[in-house]
Amino acid sequence: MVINSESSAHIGKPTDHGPVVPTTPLVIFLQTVQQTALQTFGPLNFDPKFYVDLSLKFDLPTVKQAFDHLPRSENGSVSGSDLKGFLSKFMNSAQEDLELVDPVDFVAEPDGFLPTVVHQGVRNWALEVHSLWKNLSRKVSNRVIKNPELHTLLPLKHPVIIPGSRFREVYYWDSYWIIRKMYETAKGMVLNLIELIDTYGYVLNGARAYYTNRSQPPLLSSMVIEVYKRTKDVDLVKKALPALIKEHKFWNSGIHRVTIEDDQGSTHNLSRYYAMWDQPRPESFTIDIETASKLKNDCEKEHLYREIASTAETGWDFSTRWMKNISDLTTLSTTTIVPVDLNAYILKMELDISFLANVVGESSHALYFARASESRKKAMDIVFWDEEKGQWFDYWLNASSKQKDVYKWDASNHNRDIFASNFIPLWVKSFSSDEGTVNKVAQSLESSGLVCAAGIATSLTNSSEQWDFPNGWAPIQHMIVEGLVRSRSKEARSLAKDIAISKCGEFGGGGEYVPQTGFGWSNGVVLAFLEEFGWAEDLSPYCQ
Ligand SMILES: OC[C@H]1O[C@H](O[C@H]2O[C@H](CO)[C@@H](O)[C@H](O)[C@H]2O)[C@H](O)[C@@H](O)[C@@H]1O
Repeated sequence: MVINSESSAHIGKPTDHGPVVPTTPLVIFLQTVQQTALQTFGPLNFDPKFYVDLSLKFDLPTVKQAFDHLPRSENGSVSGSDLKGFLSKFMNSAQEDLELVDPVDFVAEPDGFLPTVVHQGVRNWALEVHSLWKNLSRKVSNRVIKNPELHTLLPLKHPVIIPGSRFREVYYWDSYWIIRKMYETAKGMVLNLIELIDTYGYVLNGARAYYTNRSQPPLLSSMVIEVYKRTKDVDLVKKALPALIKEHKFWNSGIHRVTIEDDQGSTHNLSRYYAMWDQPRPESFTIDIETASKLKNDCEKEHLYREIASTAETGWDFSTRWMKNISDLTTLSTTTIVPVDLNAYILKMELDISFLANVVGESSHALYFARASESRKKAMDIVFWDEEKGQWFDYWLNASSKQKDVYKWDASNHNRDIFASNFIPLWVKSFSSDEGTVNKVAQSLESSGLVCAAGIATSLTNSSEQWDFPNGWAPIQHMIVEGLVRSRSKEARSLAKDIAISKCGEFGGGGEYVPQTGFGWSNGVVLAFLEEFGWAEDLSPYCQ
């Protein structure tokens, strides 16, 4: 449910009147436990998410009463032993909400696994990576299904693959890379995401009660296409289509839609990230309060909290890409940016919906979305593309160029900094089928400084933010490589191979990164490179 909804936001001003999706009483209570825990245990090794992932052993009023009656010192703090006693008596650990389960379609060495690879080191390493799917496979426990009100974990019906580590639940865009294996499991994950759209109107950032106020990069249509191509499951397409159309509407209406007028007076609709939240993120409550503490008033804080949550929606939390002043996180301005990658994903969604509608004979939908994709491609050419640089640049919305709800386009609003996202449109056929564009973009990528020993870097800025990763391995590089390799350009294909091999070799083949973290993204990306493009044998120098 959306309250306080407005059709447009106050761009760039430190006021905030955008929509807010209310959270649950359980999340609010767990935030209080999180704050108390920080006060009691101190900041060393403190993970705020741990506390909002706990579940209750009794109903909320009972647990809350016990918490409120804990002895407190004058400054309100609780002793370590009292808090530990409370947690063990009234809370279950986060791990207990999910059970380890063998994926139904997991086989230790699938038939035809890397058929052309003879090098034993490569095979061993690839099998080790493949085996990680088993460690990351979970099903929601019956306790959550029976008493969902005691858990922040959402009761998804089908087994899931989780990213791993502190990310114990399913995530939207991580699932895209995960899903490119084991198609029975993949179908279940797609059905879970469809159910989220049926319930909330969009796919949530992740399957937790505290993620209901935002989405993540929209890749569900790509997942449906991947599963359909392998299984020819028309029933799945029939279920997915209405959900995808609903999701398309979510990204193309209200706060997510932006209209830009070009030099010729034509208007173009594009999309932006915009979370429906103006408070600290529950999973990072104490951190966000600290970040906002230097701001003057509640109005400015609410504005920052919305920008923080909107940045989480981008999947790139956090990066200088979204900051006005790259050394100050409080200058995050994600809602005033029209992002290249988001619009490339939605363009791909439009092409996918058109294809899927044809599969089930819905020709009017097929035509509508084919036309929508043409309009978006044109909008991206006009708003983002820089012919001289051979890149697509994010576009900053400038409040002074806004009349009614339309922004006048101006080249000076391009963010000309180099990010991996500037090359993401290559992933979409509308761009990768044009050899001239591919050659230009491939050259631009090669000389951009982003291509490193361990693959494509996320940005060139060495900030302390997670997504400014200047040493290679942007998770999204898979899409860029895929775009290059699927093009007709020989040079682009050869660049793609160099990037993939060095990336897998330095990070994966070295045996370090992937097996140590078991992180879903790495598995999916690495195996996709190995299997789809037939490059695994080239990893042999790294796998002695
Ligand atoms: O805990 C803070 C944030 O964590 C998530 O973001 C990061 O992990 C996700 C799971 O792998 C990944 O999808 C995202 O790109 C990462 O930046 C979460 O998505 C955020 O909403 C959350 O605030």
